[in-house]
Amino acid sequence: MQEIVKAEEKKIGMTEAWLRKHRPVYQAATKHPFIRTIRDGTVQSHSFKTWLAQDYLFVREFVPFVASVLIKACKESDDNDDVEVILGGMASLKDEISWFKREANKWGISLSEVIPQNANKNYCQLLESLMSPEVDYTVALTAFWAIEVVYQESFAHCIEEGSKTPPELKETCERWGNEGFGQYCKSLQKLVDQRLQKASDDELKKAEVMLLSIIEHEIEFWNMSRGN
Ligand SMILES: Cc1ncc(CNC=O)c(N)n1
Repeated sequence: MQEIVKAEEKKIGMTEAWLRKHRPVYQAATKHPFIRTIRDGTVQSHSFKTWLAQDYLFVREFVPFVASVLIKACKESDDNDDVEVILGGMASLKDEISWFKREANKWGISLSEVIPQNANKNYCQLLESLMSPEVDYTVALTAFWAIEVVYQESFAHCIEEGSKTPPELKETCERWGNEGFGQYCKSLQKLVDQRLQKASDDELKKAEVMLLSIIEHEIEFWNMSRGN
C-alpha cells in the first residue's frame, strides 16, 4: 500500500511541480495581506472598494485576452476539451461584468470614473502582449490558468472554516472561491499539463517564466488595495 501511495504521489503534473517549487511567491499572492484582512474581518472598506473598482477595469481587458486564448485553442489544439473549457470561462465573464456593476452600485462606486492605477495598467499590458499571435498557445494557456487559480485560492481561503470574512464580502469571495470555480481551475490546469507534457524545453521555460510573471502581477494588483 505504501508503495502505491508513493507512486501516486509522484504522478504530479508540471504545474503542481512549479507551484511547489515557487511556493513562497505563490503564497505571497494567495495569502496576501489584503486577502488576510478579508479573512480576519479587519479589511477597510476603502481597500475593498479600490480593489473592486480596479478589478472591474481589469476584467474588461481580460475578456479579449480570453478570446485570444480561445482562438489559439481552436487553431492549435487537437483536443476539443480545450475549446469547451475556455469557452465556459468566457461565458461566465458576462455574468461577472454584470456582477461588478451591481456590486459597485452597492458600494457607491461610479465605474465610469475609475482611473486605472499603474499596477493595473502593467498587468493589462501583459495581457495585451499575450494576445499576439506570436505567443505560443501553451504559454498563453499557462497564463490564463495562473490568473484564474490565484483568485480561486485567495478567495477560497476567505470562506474556509474559521474565517471571519464580513457577511457583506461573502458573495465576492464565493464568486471565485466556490467549488465550481475550483473545478474549472482544475480543468484548466489539466489542459495546461497536457500541453506541457508535449512542450519543448524552450516552451517549458517560457511557460514557467510566465507563471512567475503572473504571480508577481497578482501581488502588485493586491498591493493597490493597501495604497502602495
Ligand atoms: C487581477 C485579477 N486576477 C484574476 C481574476 C480572476 N479572473 C476573472 O475574473 C480577476 N478578476 N482579477
